Amino acid sequence: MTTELRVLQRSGWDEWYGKLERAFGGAAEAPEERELWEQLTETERSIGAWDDGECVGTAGAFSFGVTVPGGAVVPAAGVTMVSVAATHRRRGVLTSMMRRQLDDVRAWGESLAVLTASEPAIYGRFGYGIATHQMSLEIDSSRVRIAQPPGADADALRLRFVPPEEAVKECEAVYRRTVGTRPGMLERRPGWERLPLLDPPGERGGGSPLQCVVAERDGDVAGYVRFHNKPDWTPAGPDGSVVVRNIDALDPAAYAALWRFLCGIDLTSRVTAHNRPVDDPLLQLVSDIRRCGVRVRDSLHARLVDVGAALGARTYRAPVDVVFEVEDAFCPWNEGRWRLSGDAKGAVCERTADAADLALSVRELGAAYLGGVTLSALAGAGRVRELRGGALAEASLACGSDVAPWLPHGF
Ligand SMILES: CC(=O)SCCNC(=O)CCNC(=O)[C@H](O)C(C)(C)COP(=O)(O)OP(=O)(O)OC[C@H]1O[C@@H](n2cnc3c(N)ncnc32)[C@H](O)[C@@H]1OP(=O)(O)O
Repeated sequence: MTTELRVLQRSGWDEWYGKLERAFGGAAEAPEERELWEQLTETERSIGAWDDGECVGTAGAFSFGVTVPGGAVVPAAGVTMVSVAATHRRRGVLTSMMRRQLDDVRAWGESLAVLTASEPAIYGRFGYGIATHQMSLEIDSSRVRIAQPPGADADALRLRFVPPEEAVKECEAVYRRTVGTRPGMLERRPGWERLPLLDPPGERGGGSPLQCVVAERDGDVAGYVRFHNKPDWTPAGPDGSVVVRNIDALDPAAYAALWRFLCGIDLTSRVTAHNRPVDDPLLQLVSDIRRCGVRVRDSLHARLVDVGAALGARTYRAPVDVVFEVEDAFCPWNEGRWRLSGDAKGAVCERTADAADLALSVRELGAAYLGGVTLSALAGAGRVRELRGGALAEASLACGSDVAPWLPHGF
């Protein structure tokens, strides 16, 4: 079978997206959701695979800015909308699209590609490593208490319901201020502020329309939460749930106040949140972590498209000077030895003929890139080999991040 890869034309979006929807089960999305994705699709960065006039494969790449350790926002391709028709699966169509896409990303001058995978087993073969994790919580709010941070003046905060669309500017301002504080966060380009407001009735799972509460101090928004309230009644009484969509705050007092609010909503006894950082300060505020139903799963997968540029774009929390021997069969321009020298102020990563200190594949570099997975942990699984004594501890310490990297929303 031969398929032809072509750049997507705006006029072909509907058909292309329809094929993607079919590969994901065939249920049509709500019109407002479809309309937003159409607006956000960068057609010139999207491709279709065509077999004799029929679109049988789709893949896109958003223009993202991703926060890296040190706080810089690095241009990255946000790989998305990947699908292959069930009639054409396992014949190499995805592989051909990944080949083309990584060549394109390189040509666009972006050193990093990121994605969230429908299934985590798919993308390792193309050099992606799991770089961030997300925590989900199911809090028994009838038993768990949320502490007030010492010294916090709860009376200085005013919590207020606001229609989500009315508060979007203030909430985005809070989001923007948090972007640089945590690796993995995405700078939201114009249009993307609509994503967290999407609220198709079919996706509320029986819950209320989206609700928004802001926490204000001296009239300024210091935090917000968007959530659904899902009532339930049992013979023993009310047993509703609160489903958190987003929560963000600029200081511990506002953050704790918002969680206290969520856990105290009348007629509910559960608060669930599907996507929180694994080091969420909430874990330090709860009275009983065992009743918080904590689970962790993979989130952002990262691929260094240009090893030298990507490793040189972040900083390192301790001085480091190591030579990596990098294996990268899918993007052979990365293969070979790279010397990384840097510290908390900056770094350079250049080709070298010096002896290697650590041997690993580009997939491990992707996993460690945002500082959430240590090189030592990867070495423990045999995925990083130490060739010079001490190099592993040095590089592992330097590459880590004090704040767990986290992707705040899917794409
Ligand atoms: C970033 C995103 O958008 S994630 C969304 C991905 N899309 C989906 O999950 C939609 C439903 N699934 C699909 O559309 C397709 O099955 C795809 C895109 C996952 C795979 O497309 P295919 O054209 O079948 O993949 P292709 O034939 O190129 O397979 C390449 C290799 O990956 C493997 N592979 C493909 N899909 C999977 C999978 N889901 N799990 C594990 N391995 C997989 C193949 O076995 C093959 O391995 P090999 O090289 O050892 O033989």
